[in-house]
Amino acid sequence: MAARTPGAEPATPPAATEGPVLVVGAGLLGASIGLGLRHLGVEVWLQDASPTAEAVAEDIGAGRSCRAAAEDRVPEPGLVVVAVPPDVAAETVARALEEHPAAVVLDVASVKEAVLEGVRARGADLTRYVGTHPMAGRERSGPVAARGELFTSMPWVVCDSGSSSPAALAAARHLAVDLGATVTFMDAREHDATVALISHLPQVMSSLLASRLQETPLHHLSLAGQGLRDTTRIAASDPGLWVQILAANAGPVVAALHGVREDLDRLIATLEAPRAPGARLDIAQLMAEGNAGRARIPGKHGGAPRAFETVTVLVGDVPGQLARLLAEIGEIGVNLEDLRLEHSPGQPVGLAEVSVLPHRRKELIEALQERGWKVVQ
Ligand SMILES: NC(=O)C1=CN([C@@H]2O[C@H](COP(=O)(O)OP(=O)(O)OC[C@H]3O[C@@H](n4cnc5c(N)ncnc54)[C@H](O)[C@@H]3O)[C@@H](O)[C@H]2O)C=CC1
Ligand SMILES: O=C(O)C(=O)Cc1ccc(O)cc1
Repeated sequence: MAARTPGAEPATPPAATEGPVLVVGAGLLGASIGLGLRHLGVEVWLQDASPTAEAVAEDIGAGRSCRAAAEDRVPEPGLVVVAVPPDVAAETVARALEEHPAAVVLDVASVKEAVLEGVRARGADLTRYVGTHPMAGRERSGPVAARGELFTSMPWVVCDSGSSSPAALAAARHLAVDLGATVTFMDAREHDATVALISHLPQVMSSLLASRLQETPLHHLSLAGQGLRDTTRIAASDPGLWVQILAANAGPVVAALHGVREDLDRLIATLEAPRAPGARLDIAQLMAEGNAGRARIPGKHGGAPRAFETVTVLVGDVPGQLARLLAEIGEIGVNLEDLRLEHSPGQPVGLAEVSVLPHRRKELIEALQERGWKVVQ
């Protein structure tokens, strides 16, 4: 049974993770893990280099601040989760392994080989260490942005140190599953090569694209549609974190960037002579290659790619309208697979684009129209 804080809500359902859990680094990731575990009734303690982050994380309910409880005796944790920035992750893991000789120590840093090598270089006990990486995050940092549901249905990579004990690996798996994530086992090298392409390259491309907008007059930017917003969302990410991630995974990221450079060179050469024989075919080919890559991205919950169809509904800019639309879709009994909002500032209406299984689309349109919604065909 998980140890529970007296007076906590009954666990729903019981967690496999046993408390007390010590979370070191009470920012976005650490406080989100704390919130998720507290929701399951697990006892969580928080430690952060920043007294403010630690206090805010406690205030939002992510656990108890070790600083504030200095008078009490902070209990010895069975599990330590290190959620600090990548460049201090190895030293923090090594210190936790030393300070808590009976605890399993996990980290959640976005890069895995550099952390593992740093822990190894410090001569720490690798049997009790497991590197992990929840593939879930936000473009904002700090405990204020934390969400207990951040990991629900998201992948969580678990990397055996090469010497991790079965008990340590089980603790990593239990934490991820308790927080609603789906576990994938991978070694650190394969992890880093994978995230270079599926996480680090998107970040770089988004930042490079958004940086092109710096000199653009505002009245030009006001014409931007959802495409620009979609492709630049993660350009709002924390530069401090990304300097560390990119520097720690430079080799695999450079390999991915060389691939992009080849395609860019090819596109530039083609567009410099757009009427040359074969030029249009080459442009179409590049676009088709993009279509093929995108179609390979798995659908919700990591399942096989699945084609959804969209229904676009006009939503008045009145409080409660969107909530009413979602509630009515629920009443109609059609499962909402995805939701996207397009809203132009100053406009009295927005567009809600809901994704549904193709065979339910017609039924949903008819039911919404019957209820008075304007569906954009
Ligand atoms: N931001 C994201 O979307 C994701 C981040 N990660 C990883 O999670 C880790 C934490 O990232 P975030 O929570 O986003 O950052 P954050 O900036 O929100 O939180 C990091 C916290 O660690 C604290 N800290 C820094 N050095 C410390 C030390 N030596 N000892 C104790 N506390 C220390 C900071 O004061 C801060 O509160 C990073 O390693 C990152 O790579 C993993 C998945 C997603
Ligand atoms: O916001 C998104 O889409 C992300 O991909 C966030 C993210 C950032 C860093 C990670 O190591 C993992 C996930």
